[in-house]
Amino acid sequence: MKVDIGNALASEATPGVPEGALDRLDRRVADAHDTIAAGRAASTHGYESLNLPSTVDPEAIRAAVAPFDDCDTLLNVGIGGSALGAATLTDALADDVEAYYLDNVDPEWIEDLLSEIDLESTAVNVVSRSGTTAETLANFLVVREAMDDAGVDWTERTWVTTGEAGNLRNLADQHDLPALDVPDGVPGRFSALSTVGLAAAAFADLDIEAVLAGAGEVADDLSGSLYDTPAYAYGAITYALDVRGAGVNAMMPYAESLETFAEWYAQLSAESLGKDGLGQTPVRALGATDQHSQLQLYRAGPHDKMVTLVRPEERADRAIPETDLEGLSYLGGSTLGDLLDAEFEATEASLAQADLPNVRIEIDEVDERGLGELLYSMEAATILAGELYDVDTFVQPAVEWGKKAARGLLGGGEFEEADAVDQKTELVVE
Ligand SMILES: O=P(O)(O)OC[C@H]1O[C@](O)(CO)[C@@H](O)[C@@H]1O
Repeated sequence: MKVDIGNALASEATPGVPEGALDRLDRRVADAHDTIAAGRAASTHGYESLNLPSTVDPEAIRAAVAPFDDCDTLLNVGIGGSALGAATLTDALADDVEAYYLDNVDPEWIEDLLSEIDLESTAVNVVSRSGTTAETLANFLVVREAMDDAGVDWTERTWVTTGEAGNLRNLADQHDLPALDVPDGVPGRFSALSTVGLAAAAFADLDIEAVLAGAGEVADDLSGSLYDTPAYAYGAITYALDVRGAGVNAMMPYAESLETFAEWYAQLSAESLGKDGLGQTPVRALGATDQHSQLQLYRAGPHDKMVTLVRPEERADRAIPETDLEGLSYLGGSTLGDLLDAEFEATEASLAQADLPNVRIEIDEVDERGLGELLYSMEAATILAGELYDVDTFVQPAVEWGKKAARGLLGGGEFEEADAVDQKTELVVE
């Protein structure tokens, strides 16, 4: 993977980072790297995430999913980091299985899905570190009932991925279900390269060893300088741009297969860095599609943002047939990949010409090794940024208020947060 931060320099962009400031920031990167390295060595909570390439046991993951070899459909019942890492991998690379991610509790969506799939050939992975996430447990209960109604023995179709104790661990013990351990010290948003993300990938026959190898190469190359470590260059430049006013980061991969990656990155960044009034707002975008949607704002709107352009250097391609369509004959004889690459470079130049800071990330190709490299690099970048912001990267206390309010509204206990719901100021227009 390589990162080009040239279009984020003060000579090119507003806001931009002066080269002298980047050199001074590199000294802070060196200190942050020492902290990260010490955290990894001590397997400290959160930093342990960066040890996954060498601590994960791919064989244990394959053994857990082996009993479901006769299934061609996966229902991954989990939310947030218990869904997005796995979805990034299977949405990008799965060919001969259908993997669905039940990471919402929209009844119409769930009903439609359960009525469409063949539960006889469906495996269920229930994923929750805590075992208490309402959406996940509610969806599991609905899926289990649907299997019962279909005459399918759910205990023959289900494995769980969970923490040491809790509802899912008890369920696995009670029904002798295959159970994978969510690794200690790895917050959900950092768990893509663990059992949490790799079990679904293994079910989909992806080469999880190659994913880990790509991640491991980045792990081995983490150094004390942003000029030697693409992941740190990205973490440092996003921080430096944010503190100079680029409070939004549009993650814009130019590959349909990386659309879910942008969603995964949004949780990773927002839940890790959104603390103490700090943190960049991640926007999920997609090239070339959003050139016809959000690019107008990126180029001509307020300079309160940066754009991250991601692409594989190699991709399968398809020729565009010759045409005499008015004004479009130039497309004939070219390829869709040529067009996509031209639009990537044109968008990058368009933003640079408008002095809008942008960063280019390129991976060799969207395969297991490339995704392992990209996922690990973004995790390392986020952890570095957390050191530079001086926030507690690995907790997410702000999400708990809403959980308590919702639970109180459903009669799950007495929570003052639920009382606050009734105090809403209304100005209804109908
Ligand atoms: O794996 P669990 O415990 O169900 O949590 C799911 C997600 O919910 C959060 O805890 C936020 O509520 C995320 O950090 C996490 O990825």
